[in-house]
Amino acid sequence: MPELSKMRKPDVKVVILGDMNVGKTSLLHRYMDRKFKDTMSTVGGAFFLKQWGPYNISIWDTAGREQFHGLGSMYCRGAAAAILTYDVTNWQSLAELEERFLSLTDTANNDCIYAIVGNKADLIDPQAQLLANQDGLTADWERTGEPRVPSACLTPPASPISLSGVSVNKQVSREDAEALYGRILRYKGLEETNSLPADKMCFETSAKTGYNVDALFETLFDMVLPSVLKKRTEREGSPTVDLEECKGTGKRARAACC
Ligand SMILES: Nc1nc2c(ncn2[C@@H]2O[C@H](COP(=O)(O)OP(=O)(O)OP(=O)(O)O)[C@@H](O)[C@H]2O)c(=O)[nH]1
Ligand SMILES: [Mg+2]
Repeated sequence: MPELSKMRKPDVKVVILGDMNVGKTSLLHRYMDRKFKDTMSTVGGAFFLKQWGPYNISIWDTAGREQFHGLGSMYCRGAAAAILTYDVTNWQSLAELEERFLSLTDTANNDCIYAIVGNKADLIDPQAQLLANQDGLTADWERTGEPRVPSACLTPPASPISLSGVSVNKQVSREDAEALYGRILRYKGLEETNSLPADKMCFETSAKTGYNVDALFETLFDMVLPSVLKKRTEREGSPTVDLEECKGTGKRARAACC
């Protein structure tokens, strides 16, 4: 854990939300620690600190369990980006984003950006399975030999594909995720034509293999820079900040977690 006395105040806040077990904490471990680790279901929340060029970004991990729902709005307060995470093999986890988690983002910044992230892509996409099994750690479905099967599925799942000897139906299509993104924009009262496009804001990732994980976080960090600069300008009263200063200079920093 870094020395708290030496930590600078974060310039911007990113929050990760979604149902329990979708892999929020695993995504953060994969990005910050470059590892897929065993996790415990998150209690309350935890934050990681990421240095991105000259800026500090706090990334808040939240608990998906219903009992911690009341804390969600607090974790979203002042967020510049919200990562709404579902499990690609679990249709209900996508539905929960709209039913349970979207309203928590009412406390986020007015210009907050939203990413919809389908995690566990290694279970349905051969490309995302590349690199699997390298850390010698196993995911929940591997321990039991059974993938999680959702109770509800509105769109017919694609044909089963076999990965590592386990047949898994893809339960959530990219189109479902992009349609949700459109509904989020409408909920926020935003025009699609003036907003970031769905195909840029919907990701499929695998915390297990690392597939698309860096792309997710680093795309978002670049997108929140205007928000960082606005905050800095407001705080310091200096209108001249060089946007180029921080482009592509993101260095991997150790995670801070509490
Ligand atoms: N196959 C596979 N399993 C994953 C992936 N990400 C997470 N898991 C597994 O899913 C389970 C839940 O992961 P967590 O990261 O703890 O989930 P969470 O969303 O943080 O859950 P809560 O803290 O309870 O809200 C663990 O058993 C992980 O090993 C992934 O990309 N692929
Ligand atoms: Mg967690």
